[in-house]
Amino acid sequence: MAEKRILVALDYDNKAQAFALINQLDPTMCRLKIGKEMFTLFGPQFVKEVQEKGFDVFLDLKFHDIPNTVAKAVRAAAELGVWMVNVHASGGLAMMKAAKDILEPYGEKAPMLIGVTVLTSMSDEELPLIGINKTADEQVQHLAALAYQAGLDGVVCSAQEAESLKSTLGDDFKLITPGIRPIGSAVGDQHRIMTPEKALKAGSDYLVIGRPITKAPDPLEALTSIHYSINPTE
Ligand SMILES: O=c1ccn([C@@H]2O[C@H](COP(=O)(O)O)[C@@H](O)[C@H]2O)c(=O)[nH]1
Repeated sequence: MAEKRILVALDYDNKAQAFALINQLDPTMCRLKIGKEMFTLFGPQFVKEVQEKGFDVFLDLKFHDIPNTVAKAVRAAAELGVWMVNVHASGGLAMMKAAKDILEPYGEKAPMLIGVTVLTSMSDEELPLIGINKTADEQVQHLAALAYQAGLDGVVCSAQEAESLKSTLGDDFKLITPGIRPIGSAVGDQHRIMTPEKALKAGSDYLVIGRPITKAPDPLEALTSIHYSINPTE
């Protein structure tokens, strides 16, 4: 079985709906992402329940605070046994280093620590409104280099920046890309998008996919079809 590249974003407001999907999924085909909505509603207990079903969990809480606070939140995520956790790279070098350092005692069992660069919902036009006079691509390159310097395992970016990031930061630095839209799916609030096949070719390591799966008439069919489109030989 090939590496599990698909991270399904569980953005539901109730557990029953989430488990209706989870119970149909095979943990050898995908990993699951728990974000702010479900974590705020159902807390660490929900993370444990998902892990008990055999799934690796990406805890997508995008911590952004002073170094001491973020580091302790990252440690709490490690105690939960999640596979991946993230912090905002714009929180700065000291914050990211503190998050990295606190994971040292966990050794091989530490979650992957990922920096969020520029949200995939943001376009070049929106950045000046928050005081950033760069293109999204330039800002992603800047924040990814900072995350790399802090010793993080990779970044969240859009697949549109993947090719250049792989060439500057190398293959081992993981690229986690939301904003994945199979042909024909609704774009919604995302701006920097790409299809699953093109994203992998561009250098994405993991594809975060929510609504194209969870809002599909048949979510399992939607996931399976994306899976085989990127793993044609299975
Ligand atoms: O830059 C980012 C960072 C995180 N996300 C999250 O990914 C999923 C995407 O869901 P879709 O329904 O496929 O748009 C969602 O949970 C976001 O919170 C992101 O989109 N962009």
